[in-house]
Amino acid sequence: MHKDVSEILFTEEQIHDRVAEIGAAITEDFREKAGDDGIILISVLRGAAIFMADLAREIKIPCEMDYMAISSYGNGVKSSGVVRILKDLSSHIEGRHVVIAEDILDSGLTLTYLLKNLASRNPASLTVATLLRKKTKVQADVDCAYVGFECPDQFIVGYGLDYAERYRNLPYIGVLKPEVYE
Ligand SMILES: O=P(O)(O)OC[C@H]1O[C@H](OP(=O)(O)OP(=O)(O)O)[C@H](O)[C@@H]1O
Ligand SMILES: Nc1nc2[nH]cnc2c(=O)[nH]1
Ligand SMILES: [Mg+2]
Repeated sequence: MHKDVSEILFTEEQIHDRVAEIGAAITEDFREKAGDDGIILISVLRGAAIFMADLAREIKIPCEMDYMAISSYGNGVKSSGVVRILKDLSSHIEGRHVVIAEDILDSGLTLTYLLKNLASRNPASLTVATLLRKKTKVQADVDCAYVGFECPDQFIVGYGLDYAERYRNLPYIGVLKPEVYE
């Protein structure tokens, strides 16, 4: 285990198995609805890149991939409260079935912003798959069709999740020791 991590919440194997289940559920739920066009999987960079890469390989219907970069945390452990688009989609999503792959729902600010932004482009449907959902005191009400794991209200890292751009490459998800950021 990395010296800056106090506890592993989800192991590489647990993550793999859960991502496979979510991929199978998306496959079944969209097989008929999306038909030959399939779905567009949208990853919220940078945190969700690893989740999306693994999830896409568990989806067995036609699946395009596109990326949007959004940031609100900067280099800290608290949301700045201001969500910024750093990179927009390359594809048009009007009339398409869109599945957003997000790594974590914390305050909900990022997904609330993203859902509003993407809904204005008139997709056929807009669905959220989040690997992690944190139970916080203040959380925007975001409807997530697929949730990998519920997690505690601690700052977590690994499997795409960073602190100051580090730890994204850890294969597991764990709690960052508070002394690292205090
Ligand atoms: O529900 P919220 O409180 O809005 O937090 C969730 C968001 O925060 C993180 O992104 P971050 O802004 O750190 O950018 P990153 O993905 O580049 O790390 C994470 O990847 C989610 O997108
Ligand atoms: N790395 C990381 N990013 C986040 N963004 C929102 N919550 C978190 C968290 O707990 N860890
Ligand atoms: Mg971050």
